[in-house]
Amino acid sequence: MYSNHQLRFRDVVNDINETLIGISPYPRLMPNNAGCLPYAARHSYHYSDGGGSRAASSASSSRPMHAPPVRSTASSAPLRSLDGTLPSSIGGNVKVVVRVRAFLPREIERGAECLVEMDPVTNRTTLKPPNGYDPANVRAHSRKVIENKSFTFDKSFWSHNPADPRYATQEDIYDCLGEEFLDHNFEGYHTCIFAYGQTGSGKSYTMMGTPENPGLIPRTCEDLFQRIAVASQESPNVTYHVRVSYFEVYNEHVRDLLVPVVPGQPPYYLKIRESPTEGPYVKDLTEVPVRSLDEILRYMRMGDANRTTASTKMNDTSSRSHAVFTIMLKQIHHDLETDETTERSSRIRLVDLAGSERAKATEATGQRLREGSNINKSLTTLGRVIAALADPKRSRHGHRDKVVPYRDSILTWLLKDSLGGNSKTAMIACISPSDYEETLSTLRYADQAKRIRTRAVVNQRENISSAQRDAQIAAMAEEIRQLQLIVGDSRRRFEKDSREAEEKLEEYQARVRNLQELMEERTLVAEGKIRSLQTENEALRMHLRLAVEALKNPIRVPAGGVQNEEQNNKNKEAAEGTEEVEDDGYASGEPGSPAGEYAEDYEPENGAHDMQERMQGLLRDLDLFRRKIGDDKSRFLMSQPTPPPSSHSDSEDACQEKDASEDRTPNWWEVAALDERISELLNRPRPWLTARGRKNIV
Ligand SMILES: Nc1ncnc2c1ncn2[C@@H]1O[C@H](COP(=O)(O)OP(=O)(O)OP(=O)(O)O)[C@@H](O)[C@H]1O
Repeated sequence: MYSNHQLRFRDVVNDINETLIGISPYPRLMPNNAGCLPYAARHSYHYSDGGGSRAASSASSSRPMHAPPVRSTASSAPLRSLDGTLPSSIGGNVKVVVRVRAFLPREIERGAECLVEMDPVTNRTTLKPPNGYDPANVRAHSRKVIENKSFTFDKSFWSHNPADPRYATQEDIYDCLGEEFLDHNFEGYHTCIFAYGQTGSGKSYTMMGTPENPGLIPRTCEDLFQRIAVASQESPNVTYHVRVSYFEVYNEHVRDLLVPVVPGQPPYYLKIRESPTEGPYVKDLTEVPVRSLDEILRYMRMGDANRTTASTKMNDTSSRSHAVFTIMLKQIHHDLETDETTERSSRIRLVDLAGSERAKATEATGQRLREGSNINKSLTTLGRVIAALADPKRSRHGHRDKVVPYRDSILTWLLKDSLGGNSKTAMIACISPSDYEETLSTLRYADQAKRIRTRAVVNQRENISSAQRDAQIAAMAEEIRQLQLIVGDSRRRFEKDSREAEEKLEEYQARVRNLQELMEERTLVAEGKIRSLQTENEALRMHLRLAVEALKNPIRVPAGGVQNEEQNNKNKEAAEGTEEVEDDGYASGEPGSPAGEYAEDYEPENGAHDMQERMQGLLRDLDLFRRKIGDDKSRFLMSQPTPPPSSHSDSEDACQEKDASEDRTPNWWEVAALDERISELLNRPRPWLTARGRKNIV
């Protein structure tokens, strides 16, 4: 009788498993599927850093960029404000670090002297007056500068001499700054790190780096996806969604770096708009969703290749624009018990500014001169914005934003939020070792920036139930319908006044984008639910497997206990074994034999009763599981389009489509099919149940 029960249970569980695997939009998330290997395991390229002999560098400095372990656990924490432990707002100063680079070949050729000293303990940076004659320091000579100038920053990075034990590598910069800022992003704060300095001082090297020595941006991307991989395994209820954009500000115009440049076509410039909630933003900027490190690095390289650079006398690959690489991170926690979601969004802005330059030093003419003057103009405005924000009188007089000239340049307008608003911000001041005037100017700039205070808040939306989310979508859909009518109407009525119609159209488009985002979020929540159900199902399957093993070997299981798998296998071997085993009397249950000892305690009636109870419990679990899926089905039914015709060939097509695109949400009819399948399985005749048991389940 027991073997009958076992078979039926195994059938039920197998059927549910197969159905679940069939509808899963992410088969790689199913148990035992190797598709979700951590990135570190899939990437194998290594790099070296610095110029070789860094005697006293930390042991970790030889770690390749794609090597585990994940450095911080911040991402694996649940969305902590769920239990009310996160502060909603933190005011803090802009973090300022300074980095001095090594001599370039042309500086060595002219016998330049290093004018910078750094104390890594006190983080004090000192600029000494030039001694010998260097054509780069004519002005300092004529001013007869004799005093040292000292400044203290949050960190002073000595990257001048690779042989020096204090040498700060690319990894050191990430560990000291990038990692902390990524922690803030997982906590829900917007962040911004920008590199400032004269042309050729090492900004692009610090932010982007080289293939051998990747900089802050690729390292942030790598750490982000490593953390997501670990956190997704730790807590399947949290779903992560990453988007990326990349643009440059060139000659006071915004250009999308993720849109390929068409040779022979004039460049396409984007407009800036300001929203009351989000602040200034670039209209129609490409924002691509990314799911892996490879993908994000591909977009980063693509944007880099599109960036405007040119050779000048000061730098062979001088950036002629300010580049802004932005990563949007959304974390959605879905609580299966309450069916509520919590969303946390953060923006990671990484800015490589163009360098300030003196026309005389760069010897620029024509287009390069025009670029240089635009670069200097926007950097001067940035300086005025920093000065205004750092001015202690500003907050005392109560007009915080009025006197800040954000709008005087495109760059400062777009960075408004990062400089004086909702963001945790850091500035990396890059300095050349031998240029007195420019280095002094950068250090003064940086010194002022450290007095700026921002007001970062955790960007989180709490407790949105599925019903609320559906209601929001329905309300927005209705609003869009109304807007469509209004836009159509205004088109007719104000045909001549195209400006007004365009604004309405823009508003309508913004709403459509909003709706699309909500839809995407719904997809993410569905993904999270499926993952949780899979985890539940896996536990259930394990439970059943143990029960079945126990049934197979009742003699070895006194009082309904369950043996471990290894022992069960041994029992199985013994049970299937040769007659020699029976001849020993071990299986005969004779008094005095080991089996006989167990057989004396074992009551078949009790065993049957226990097993029946357990089976009833499992069936109740299955019933609960079926009802959960039923709830989801009804929600899908409300919001999904009509199902495809049910002819055989159509469903085959649908299957092929499903195989072709694994990254999608199940359709409602697939969920309905699953529901029916489970009902059918649950309603199968269960002759082994007593009348009382059947009543309990029903
Ligand atoms: N820490 C460093 N170690 C080794 N080389 C460096 C370092 N910093 C900069 N360099 C080298 O200095 C040169 C100029 O650096 P980079 O292009 O990053 O300057 P930049 O500040 O971005 O200049 P621009 O404003 O003109 O774009 C490059 O050849 C770069 O490889």
